[in-house]
Amino acid sequence: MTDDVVLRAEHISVTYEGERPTHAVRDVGFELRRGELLGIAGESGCGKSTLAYAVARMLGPPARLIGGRVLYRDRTGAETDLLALEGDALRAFRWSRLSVVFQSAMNALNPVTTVGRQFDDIFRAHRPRMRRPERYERARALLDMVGIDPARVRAYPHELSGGMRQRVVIAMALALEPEIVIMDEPTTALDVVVQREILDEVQRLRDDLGFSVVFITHDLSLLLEISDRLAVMYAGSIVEYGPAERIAADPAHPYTQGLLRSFPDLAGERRALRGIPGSPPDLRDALPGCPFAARCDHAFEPCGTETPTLVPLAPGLAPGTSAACHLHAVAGLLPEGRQP
Ligand SMILES: Nc1ncnc2c1ncn2[C@@H]1O[C@H](COP(=O)(O)OP(=O)(O)OP(=O)(O)O)[C@@H](O)[C@H]1O
Repeated sequence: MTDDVVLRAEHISVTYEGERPTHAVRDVGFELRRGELLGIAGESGCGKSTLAYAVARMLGPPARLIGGRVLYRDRTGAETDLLALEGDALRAFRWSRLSVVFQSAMNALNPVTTVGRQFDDIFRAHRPRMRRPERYERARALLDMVGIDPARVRAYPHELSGGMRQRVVIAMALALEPEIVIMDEPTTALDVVVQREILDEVQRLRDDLGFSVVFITHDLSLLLEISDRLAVMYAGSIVEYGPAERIAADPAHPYTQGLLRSFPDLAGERRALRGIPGSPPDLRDALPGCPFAARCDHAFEPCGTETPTLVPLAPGLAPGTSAACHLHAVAGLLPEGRQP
């Protein structure tokens, strides 16, 4: 793992058990660098949340982690395998080093206790030496940091708007200054203006505090705007991975190309929205070949039978980008500078 990587997931596979098991995440790997925002995009049901929960060690039955490793690297270079952590060590890791903000987190605040009390619970559990006045001051400072009047420390969740509650949840996730924050559709339930305000806040906090973010949403245009790098998932696998700017300008995988055509232009240019015809495959089935082949305009002979692996694109085409597509496997064999 290079110096700037804080988290590295390798070969993660997750299955939801049942009469016909769902293979929701299929041999996925990614790296998260210090201070970066890594976006994970893909249609509903492609395995984004399952991947995030696997990395955060938050899966429960019927989900089963079939295999893989998740390595965390601290500032001294020491590595920890998250999948080997248990009990107190795992709980401590989850708040202090890595925290998670869910889509519905704002509804998970305890309705019968004040916001301040809920911060207090975090500090009492994880910072037992902190005294009461210090805990109180820290809760006020955290509220202030996410743009909420510190006096609201005495408020009950129902006295706050949805946007404010989501800000409280983000402040809680940052309470112990984690190095990694996983955000799963953190603003989807909010109206667009509030969404924008909160995203700006997250960007600012990341710049100030230096944490890394894994940001999950089906909203690709949003991700292209806020991500440093992007992983595009399809049917449980990452099909394209690289710098967000590069993917926006020159998507390599036909699925990414289709997704981009499904959204309005970022610059606001109006153009016809064209979705991708067909629907994703059933993840309960074995998927021989490329899982996108049936919907792909470019499918050719190997796509129906050989599963493409995520490989770096040919040198000179797109530095730092990988794609799982036979078109590019062919391109990789071409002399430098030649397009497929
Ligand atoms: N508790 C569960 N039991 C069985 N199957 C599940 C369960 N949760 C999710 N799945 C299945 O796992 C697959 C991946 O779901 P997941 O929620 O990870 O996708 P997602 O990309 O995050 O979608 P969304 O944006 O809708 O949350 C889907 O086929 C889904 O139906």
